[in-house]
Amino acid sequence: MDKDTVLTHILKSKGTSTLLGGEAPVTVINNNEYISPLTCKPQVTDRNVEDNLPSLDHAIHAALSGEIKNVILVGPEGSGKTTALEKLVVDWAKGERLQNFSYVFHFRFRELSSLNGTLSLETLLLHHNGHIPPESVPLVLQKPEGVLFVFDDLDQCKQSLDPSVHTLCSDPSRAASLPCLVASLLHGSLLKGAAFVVATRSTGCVTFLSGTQVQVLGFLKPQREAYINRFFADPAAANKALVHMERTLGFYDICTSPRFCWTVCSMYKSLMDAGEKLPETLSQLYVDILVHLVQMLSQNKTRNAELVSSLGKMASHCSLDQRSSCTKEEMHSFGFQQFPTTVGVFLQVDGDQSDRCVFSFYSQLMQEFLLAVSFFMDNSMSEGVEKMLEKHKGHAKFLDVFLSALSEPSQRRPLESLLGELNSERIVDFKCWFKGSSEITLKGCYKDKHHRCFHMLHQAQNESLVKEVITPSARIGISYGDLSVQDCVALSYVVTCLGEMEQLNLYHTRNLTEEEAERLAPAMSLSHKIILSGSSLSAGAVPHLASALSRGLTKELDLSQTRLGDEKFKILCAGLRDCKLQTLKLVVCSLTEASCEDLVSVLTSGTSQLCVLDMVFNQIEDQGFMKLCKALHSPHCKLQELQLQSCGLTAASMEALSAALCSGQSELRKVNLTQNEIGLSGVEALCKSLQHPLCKLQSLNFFDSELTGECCPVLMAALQSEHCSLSELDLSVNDLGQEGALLLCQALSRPGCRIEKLGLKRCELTQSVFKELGSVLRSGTSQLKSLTVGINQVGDQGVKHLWDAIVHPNCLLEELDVEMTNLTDACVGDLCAAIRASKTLKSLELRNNSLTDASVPALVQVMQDSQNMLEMNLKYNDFSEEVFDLLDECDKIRY
Ligand SMILES: Nc1ncnc2c1ncn2[C@@H]1O[C@H](COP(=O)(O)OP(=O)(O)OP(=O)(O)O)[C@@H](O)[C@H]1O
Repeated sequence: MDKDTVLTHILKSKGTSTLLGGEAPVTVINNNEYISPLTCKPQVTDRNVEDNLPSLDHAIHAALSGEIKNVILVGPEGSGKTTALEKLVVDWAKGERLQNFSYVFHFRFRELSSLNGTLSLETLLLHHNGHIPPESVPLVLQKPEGVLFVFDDLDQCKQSLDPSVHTLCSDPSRAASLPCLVASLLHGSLLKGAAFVVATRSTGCVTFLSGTQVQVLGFLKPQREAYINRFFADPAAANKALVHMERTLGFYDICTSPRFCWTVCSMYKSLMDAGEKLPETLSQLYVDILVHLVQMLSQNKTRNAELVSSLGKMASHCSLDQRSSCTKEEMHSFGFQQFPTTVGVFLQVDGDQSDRCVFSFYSQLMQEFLLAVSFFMDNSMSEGVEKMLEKHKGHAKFLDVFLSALSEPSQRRPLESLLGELNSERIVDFKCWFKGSSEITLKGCYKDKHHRCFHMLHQAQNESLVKEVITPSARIGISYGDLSVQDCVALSYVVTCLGEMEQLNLYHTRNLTEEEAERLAPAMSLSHKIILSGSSLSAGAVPHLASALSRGLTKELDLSQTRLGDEKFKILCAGLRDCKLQTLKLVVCSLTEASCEDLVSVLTSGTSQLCVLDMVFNQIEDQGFMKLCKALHSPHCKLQELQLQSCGLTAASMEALSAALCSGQSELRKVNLTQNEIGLSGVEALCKSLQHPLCKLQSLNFFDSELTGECCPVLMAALQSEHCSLSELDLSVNDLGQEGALLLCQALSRPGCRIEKLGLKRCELTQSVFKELGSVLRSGTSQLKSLTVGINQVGDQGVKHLWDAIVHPNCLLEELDVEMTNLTDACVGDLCAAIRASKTLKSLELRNNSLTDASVPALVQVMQDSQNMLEMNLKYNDFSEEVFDLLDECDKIRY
């Protein structure tokens, strides 16, 4: 085979370039404009993993060097399959690649499909490839390992290539139908050992083929940049086009298509040359394209309208029948008159000029756009918008957003000047439907439906429409985790129009990428609360979150369970210094001492508004916490609440906290030290500060902090101090024992003691302690409103002291937790009497006790009668199913 003949043949063939079809592949190659598209790594499906994706050419060559030399290229329309195959053949013919093949035969099904009847392999090679002299055919047949077949557009083959539907042939001189011939080649009954590269749009027609499947991904941003730089000779124009395309379109999958890139660049160039504005949305781009194409034909309005209406009919037919092409006969039925001059501008025409040529849309998007335009041109009012959308559901992804754009006068105006006015009744019908259905959608909680509505608003580009559609009843911002970049863009548009949003809940976003965060930043800065708990943030996303916060309105940020780590937190802190954030939740963020330095600089910045900091389950340890305490000495630090559960703290850092509390600068009101090994010396240090006149601490939580009865005298002294402002104290899950607890009770009875909320759950308390607590409640000086004394095994007799106290008019108790205190039915009389007598009690926690069915009627009755009681929890008692109906009668009871 003479490679030069092949090369000359390919490079001489002109090929036509059209706005929608793209620049002819041969021109791309001739002009050195070829940019290798990307392919997915076999196991990679996540579009976020863009680094180091292999080039398509490399993947094809690697596969052809393997054991089984069958390569199946699969990619959507315009993704660059044909161009890549043509480049492959050119490279071979130039002697640059694949030199292990002596013969390369390249066929396109678009061209072959008009072949009717039968033919042999020999005829196919000689007459339909044409680059091989007859005397070489035997050589080809003798050495199949040296032969490569390239079959393009497999999806255009009318008949299946499934071997089971053909009688495969093995004789190269025997005539068979084209599909049978190709199936015989692909399945190795003919010319066994030859290599193949086949290309197709969908995987449907290659399921039965074995070989290496290569997915054509097309162009990502770096390839688009290279493409645009080559397209525009002027670097400034290239940069303008690139920035504009990435901002307004880069988030659509269609941008990976080289054909789409060509269309966009050509359109931009034409608009820039004419000094016109570039389109802001996908719909505006298609309006510009349609205007451009219609103007090219220089027809009058009536002819233009007829043409677009015929194209609309064809679009509807292709969408409903799931067909990619139409025959000439069908085209006549849509009202087309001229072939192919007019239609060639819009459609791909394959086959010869005889009646056998077929017509198809270059792109699904254009098909959908024409469908939308023609819907608004139709005066018959035969069907409403809802019905029409229902009919095309699943086949037309952008139809509703195009309709939404075209329903806006400013968006459709350029088209109307060429086609005449669109049907106003249809537009009103659409608007009515859109508003009504959006109202229902936005009251619901299906995030996909919310986003659909936002996309439609985004395309309409009408701020007052956004405000009209998003009424106060809309539940926007709910569970929006795992948004696509497109969704982020539409949401940001909508929120920007609204000016603010109560809450942006992105809970459980699996990987917030840099691009998503960048697109979401406007919505973030306008949200009062951002929830990112359970999410994973890429390193590139954090600076965008930081800058959104620093400009924004956000008062609360929840980053719990994100395992952010010190490095990313450092970046975030840049945005925390000057923002409106008041609450920052960092539960389980894998932060260490290293982050405390950054936090100090935020807290002391003078501009930080942070008053609640939740550091639960981060191992900042004493060293980190001591650093944090330095911030509390600063007059700029506004911190009022510190949650420090399980932060690896010990007594060693409590001195530092105590010093800060006494400094007179600290605004701290609430400190939670749950599950840290505070011990006696830690309590001593803190109790010192509680007695200091400048200490403002009101709530202290020592839950499970390794305290023993030895701490109680120290605590007693603090509580008895006139300066102590503590109103909440939790000592639960510490072995205080009877003696220690009795000392505490003494302190609680002191007139002036401000404790309102006390936690003594699982503190080894005895009946005597309950008796003492009862007298505290009756004392008339105690302010106790909430008492948690569950998981102390005192039984009915012990808790009776509390029931009796509640009956007393001095008792102010509102909440009592006696979970798992061994209560039985015997207590129910006193319990009910207490509820009936109390004017304050609201909530009773009775979980995990031994109450039985016998108690239920009285408990239900007393809860129904009580005005004060709001809640009684009876879970995990000994009830049978028989009383469930009765319990259901009172909705204040949980069981
Ligand atoms: N690698 C490339 N470099 C530059 N331009 C390209 C490249 N690949 C494709 N193009 C442009 O995109 C257009 C469409 O590409 P091509 O025809 O190869 O896609 P395809 O995947 O074969 O599409 P279809 O499935 O619709 O046949 C080409 O005409 C060309 O203008």
